[in-house]
Amino acid sequence: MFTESTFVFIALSAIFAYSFYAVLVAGQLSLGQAGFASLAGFTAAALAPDPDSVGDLPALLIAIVIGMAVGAVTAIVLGLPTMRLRGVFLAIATLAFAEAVRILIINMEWTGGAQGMSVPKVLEPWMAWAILALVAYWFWRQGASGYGRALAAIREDELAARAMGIDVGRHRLSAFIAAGAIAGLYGVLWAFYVRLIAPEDFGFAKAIDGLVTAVVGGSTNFIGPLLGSVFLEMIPEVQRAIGIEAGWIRPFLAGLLMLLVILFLPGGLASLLPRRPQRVAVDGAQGANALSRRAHPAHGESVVNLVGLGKDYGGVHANKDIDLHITGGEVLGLIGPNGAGKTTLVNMISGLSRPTSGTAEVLGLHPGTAAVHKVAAAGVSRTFQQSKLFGQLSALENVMVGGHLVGRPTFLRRLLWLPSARQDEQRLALHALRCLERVGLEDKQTTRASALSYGDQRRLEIARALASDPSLLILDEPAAGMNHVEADALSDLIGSLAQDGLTILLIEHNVGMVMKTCSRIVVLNFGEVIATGTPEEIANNPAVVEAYLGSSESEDAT
Ligand SMILES: Nc1ncnc2c1ncn2[C@@H]1O[C@H](COP(=O)(O)OP(=O)(O)OP(=O)(O)O)[C@@H](O)[C@H]1O
Repeated sequence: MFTESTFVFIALSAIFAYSFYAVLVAGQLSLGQAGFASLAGFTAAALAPDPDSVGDLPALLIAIVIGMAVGAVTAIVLGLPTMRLRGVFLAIATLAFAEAVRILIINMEWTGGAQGMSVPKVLEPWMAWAILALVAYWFWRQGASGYGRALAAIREDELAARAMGIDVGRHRLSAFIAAGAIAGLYGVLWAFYVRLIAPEDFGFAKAIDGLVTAVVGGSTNFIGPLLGSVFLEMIPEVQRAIGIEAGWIRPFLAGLLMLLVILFLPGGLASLLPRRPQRVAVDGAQGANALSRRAHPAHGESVVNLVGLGKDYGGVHANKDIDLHITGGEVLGLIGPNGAGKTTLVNMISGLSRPTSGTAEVLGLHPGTAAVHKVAAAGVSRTFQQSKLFGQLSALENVMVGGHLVGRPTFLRRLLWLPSARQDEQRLALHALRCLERVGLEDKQTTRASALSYGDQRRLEIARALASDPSLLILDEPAAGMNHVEADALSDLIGSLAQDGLTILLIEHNVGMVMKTCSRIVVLNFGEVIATGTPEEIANNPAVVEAYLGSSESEDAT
C-alpha cells in the first residue's frame, strides 16, 4: 500500500513539524519556517558540490550544513527585532518574512525564478529517517533538561518565568534559532529529494501544513510532530486504498482536525499517551547534598533601600514618595487597605515594574533598570497575589523551575548522555523535594499544579520561590484561602526561614498573622507610608486605626 515516497514524506513533514514544535514548546507561534526552508533549500542547492564528483552522502551532508547555517543565521537576523513580539503579532511578522522571501526567490535569477531549480535526487528513505531520528532525539533530550523546563515555564507563564531568574529573551531567541536551523534542514532534504524545487513549494500552505502537523500531533511532547506526520500523511494513502482520489480531502481533513484538536485535545494526539511525571523517593532526599547556598546579608546589612519611590498609572498615584529601608534577617510586614499600593511596591522591588520617580536599591542592584531575571539572580524571589504557577507542570517540576538559578545547565550533557547531567538533574530534583517538604507538599510532587487545591497552590508558590535559595523572599498574600491552622503553620515557616538568614517581606490581609510573624510593620494608605513600627506600635497608632482598622478589613484585624 505504501510507496517509498510516502515513507520519505512522513519523515520530511515530521522534520518540518519539529521546526514549529521548537518554538511552540516556548509558547511562540512563528509562521516563518517556510521562508527559512526555501532560503536554505535554494542556497544549499546552489552551493553544495555535485554528488557525481564527491558522492551522494558527502554532497548531502555539506548541503545540510549550509542549509542549517542559513536557517539559523536568518532566524537570528529575524529574531533579534521580532522576539519582543507576542502571539499573533509574531505570527504575522514571521509570515510577512516568509512571503517576502518567496517573492525574492521568484525574482532572482540564480534561483531559476518561478520555474525553480533542478537538484540531484540523493536523499534515500533511510537517510530521511535517520535524520528524523536525530531531530526527535534532540527534542527528547531537551524536554527534561533545565533548558526544556525553562521553555515550558515561559510557555506557561512568562512573567513568573522571569521572576524565577530565567532570561526569557535569550531562551525565546535560542528556540527560534533552533526552529530556523531545523526548517533549513527540511528545505535541504526536500530539495534533494523532489528533483525540482520551486518557490511555490514554500508558500503559505506549506507553513500551515507544518503548523497543523505539529499541533495535531501535540506540541508539549517530543513525539507529537512524528505522530502528527504519520497521521496526516496516511490520509491520502487511506483515500487511495478505498478508491477516493479527491485531492481536497487531505487539506480539508487537516483543517478540521486542527479545529477539533484545539477545541477538545489541546495537547494534541501525543497527550493521549500515558505521561510519567518525574518522582523522587522521599527517603532518598535524606543525606543528599544540598545545592550551593548563597551567603545572605548579615543582620543590619542593607537589603532594600527605597528613597522617594513613586509609581503613577496615568492619574493614579499607586505609590508616592516612599522611603523604606529593610535590613538582613528582618521579617517586615506590609499592610494596608485594598488598593493601598502594596503590590505595586513589591513589583518595583522585584523589578517587574519601573518606578516613575525616586530610586530603589535591592541587594546591590537597581530594579527597574536591571532586568527581572538579574534581580532574581541577585537573590530576590517572590510569590504572586494571583497564583502564577506553571499549571501544566507537576508540583516537583514547578519547584525545579524555581531552582533554575541554583541548578546547572544539563541539556548539552544530556545530548551526549553524560552521567554528570543525570546526577545534576537528580540533585536539583532532591533540592526541589526538600522545598516541597518545607511547605508540607511532598506527597503532591507528581500532581499537576493546576489540579492542586487553592491552599496547596499558595504553598507550592512558596516552595517554588524558596528553590532559588533567595536572600529576600517576598510573599504577596500567602495566607489567602488558608484556615487558621494553615496560617499558623505558615507563620512558623516564615519564622524558621528568618532564622536561616532570609529577609522576608510579607504582604498580608490577615493582620493577626502579620502581628504574630513580623518584627516590623509598614502601613500604606493611598500609596503613602502612614506608619512604621513594631506590631505593638502599629496596633496603637491612631492613624492606622483610622485608615486601616476602620476600613473593611476591621474584622480581620480584630
Ligand atoms: N497596571 C495598573 N494600571 C493602572 N492602575 C493600576 C495598575 N496596577 C495597580 N493600579 C492601581 O494602583 C493602586 C494600587 O494598587 P495595588 O494593587 O498596588 O494595591 P494593593 O494594596 O496591592 O491592593 P490589594 O490589597 O487589593 O491587592 C490601585 O488604585 C490600583 O487600581
